[in-house]
Amino acid sequence: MASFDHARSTAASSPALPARTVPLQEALGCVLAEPLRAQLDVPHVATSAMDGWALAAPLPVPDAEDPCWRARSQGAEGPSTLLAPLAAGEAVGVVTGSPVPEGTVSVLRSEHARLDAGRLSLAQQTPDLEPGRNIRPVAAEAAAGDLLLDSGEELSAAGTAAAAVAGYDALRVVPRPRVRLILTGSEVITSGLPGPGQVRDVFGLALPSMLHEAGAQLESMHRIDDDPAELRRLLDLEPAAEPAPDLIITTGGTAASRADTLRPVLTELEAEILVSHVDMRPGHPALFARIPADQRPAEQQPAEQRPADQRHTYVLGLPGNPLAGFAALTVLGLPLIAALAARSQAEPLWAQAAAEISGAARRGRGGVRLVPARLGVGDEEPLVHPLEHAQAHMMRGLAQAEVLVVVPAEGLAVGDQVECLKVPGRSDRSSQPPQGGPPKRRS
Ligand SMILES: Nc1nc2c(c(=O)[nH]1)N[C@H]1C(S)=C(S)[C@@H](COP(=O)(O)OP(=O)(O)OC[C@H]3O[C@@H](n4cnc5c(N)ncnc54)[C@H](O)[C@@H]3O)O[C@H]1N2
Ligand code: MOO
Repeated sequence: MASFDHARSTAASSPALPARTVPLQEALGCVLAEPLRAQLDVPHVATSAMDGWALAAPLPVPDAEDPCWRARSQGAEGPSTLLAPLAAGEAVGVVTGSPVPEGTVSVLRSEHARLDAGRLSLAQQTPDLEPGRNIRPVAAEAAAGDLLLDSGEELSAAGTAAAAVAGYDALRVVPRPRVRLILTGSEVITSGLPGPGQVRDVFGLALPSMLHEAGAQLESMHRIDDDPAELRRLLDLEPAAEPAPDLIITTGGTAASRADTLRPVLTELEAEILVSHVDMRPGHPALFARIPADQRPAEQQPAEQRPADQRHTYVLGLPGNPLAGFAALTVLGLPLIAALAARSQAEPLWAQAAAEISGAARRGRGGVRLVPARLGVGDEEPLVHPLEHAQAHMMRGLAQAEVLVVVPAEGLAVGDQVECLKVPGRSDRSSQPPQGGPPKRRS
């Protein structure tokens, strides 16, 4: 039996996956393995910042108070139109994003211009004659080679968009760990009202989005009976026709009954057990192991394989009891995925107990209790309000919870400071109404 802290730190200290070059759309949420530098000047040509007129120097007219230009009859149809150079005293219509023609001094926005029989003049006083006005200069955002994001940074959605602007089609990143999900249980059904001997599945709906949020990529999901042969077929990675998953997550079958198949199959496969049972409730039968990802000789393995010392597939066994399974995912799965993906580990969240919460010692046991709770506003730290319906086989408390409180064996008194783990798959926005209710609308 591993202590809670040891189990967590074992998962969190797993080595990161080797870097790979992946298409831009797959790089979202990944950690950059090399600096992101602009591959060209951004913008790479000078463009107009307004719909209006690219102006050369105005025509010489006797009355200097009233400059005017010869308007070219054909202007830009859109930002893809390339315009011929401007002659002296000429103006040509442009749109926002148009490359400005050679000879442009500034761009006059359309609402400040007056066009009369091919003659363009000013409709009002305007700053738009100042040289360079309303022109986006070359390299204003970045010169070719400029550092946009450094190695080690996590690529946000906006980050992938910036990489596209900077000319990339693919990026070198620490990839998302590929996860094979195996849901066991002959009693598990996926729709309708369960009869006796049946339960509705809790994991197949929730785990994919939790895993994606945590930084993993779901490779495949399988539902199997409590059948050791089926489980073995999905866990046995040899011979690997395709790249082995980085992580296999199973649900159910972690205990020791006749129907529980995970441990015997892992023993058959000579898996290395890293954590077997964790001193926490719920979730104590959780299991963490690794098996060689590819046992073929190195020369027979696909070219893009990992170095010999990292050829492992990790196995995370989540207990079948619903709250126990999600608790084990939170405690072991999220730190493991962050470590494999080279993401930073979640910052610990501290809060104060708003109520007394009993610990495992009350029942004559050691270890921590994980209690679903909601967060409220406190003087200095958030307050945690424990929820009911929080036994290992239940979902009701977790459905309302923002966090799992890590309750030490001796329990918590009101005001005690305690670590909380964010419930995966929940946004940070609290759904509690602001104090005093929603703001009143002025009539
Ligand atoms: N004699 C003992 N019995 C049990 C022990 C023990 O130490 N000795 N530990 C208990 C604890 S604690 C837990 S947690 C569970 C672990 O169970 P398993 O991981 O082996 O899971 P199963 O037996 O397959 O299922 C347990 C429970 O969960 C339900 N389940 C399974 N999959 C799903 C699913 N996809 N959706 C909804 N519910 C699911 C299943 O029907 C069972 O009710 O073992 C205790 N027993
Ligand atoms: O560990 Mo079990 O998870 O208490 O139900």
